Amino acid sequence: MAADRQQNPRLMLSNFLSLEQCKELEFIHKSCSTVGYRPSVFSTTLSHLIATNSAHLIIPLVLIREKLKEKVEEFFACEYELCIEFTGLVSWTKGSSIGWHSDDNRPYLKQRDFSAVCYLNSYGKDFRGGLFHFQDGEPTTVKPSAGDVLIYTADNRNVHSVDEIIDGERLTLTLWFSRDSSHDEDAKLVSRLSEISSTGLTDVPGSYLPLPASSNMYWFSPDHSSEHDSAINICCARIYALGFGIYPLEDKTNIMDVSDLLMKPLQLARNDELFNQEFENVLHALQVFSIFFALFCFIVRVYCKMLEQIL
Ligand SMILES: O=C(O)CCC(=O)C(=O)O
Ligand SMILES: [Fe+2]
Repeated sequence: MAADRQQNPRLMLSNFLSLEQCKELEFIHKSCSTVGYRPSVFSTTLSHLIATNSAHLIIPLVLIREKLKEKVEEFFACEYELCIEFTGLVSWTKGSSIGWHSDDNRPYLKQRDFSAVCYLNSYGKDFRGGLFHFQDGEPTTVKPSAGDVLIYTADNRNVHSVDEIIDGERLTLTLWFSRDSSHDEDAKLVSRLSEISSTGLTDVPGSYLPLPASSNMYWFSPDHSSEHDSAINICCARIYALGFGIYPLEDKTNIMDVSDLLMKPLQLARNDELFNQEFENVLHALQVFSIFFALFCFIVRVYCKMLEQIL
């Protein structure tokens, strides 16, 4: 679909990402996300991955970003190369929504020229609500479907909104592109990565383990976590949702408070059985368990396919 290019420059592409790519990005988000820029929204930015010692998880995003940038440059017939201003995995949970806006609608967002939203899961299957609407022009409504991407200019020719999520979790990969190279996200990421490698941290035993984000990367700081448990506690919530209990190494009888959980070594338990494996912190535990669950689901899928062929 290519809408009126002058009045409402936008493009919808089906199956831009494979379902495997969507799943891989979902896994990264589930194991690393932190509280996002609005209540009930969780995000995984590339700087967050670097700050939490999980820069290796940027790799699957590299090719996807390049392919998207090429599409945007081609569709908008850009004479000069664009830069990527922001990349984020964003999930919207029950109650979140966004009213009519354009993506450059604040003075500090004026560098944004183009937006791309890749849908990583599907309306009706993974969540209810969360339809995307354009205020003018066609299409008026977009039903998110895993693998599809929506590309549009960030200015007021593409004012849009997202309906409230009624149920489930709506997951996207969102990118903004700029003509202004001083807003190049990659330049900032590369300098952050080189700072880390020049400090020699990578030689310290255990330095490859994921770290929790610093307090100022959270919507609510750990100091205020008791008032906002659900906001700060996304990693713990995901571990509980997988059916595990969390126990500090130092005192196994006490459930730690949230700021301790983010920083201190711990063990996991299931059905009153405490596992020997020790984790550096809750983010480390979540990443390891997410990998196991992803592998387990993969093996079950392969096994079911084999059974289908035999029977
Ligand atoms: O997720 C979407 O469909 C659009 C999100 C959006 O409008 C935004 O983040 O500015
Ligand atoms: Fe938007």
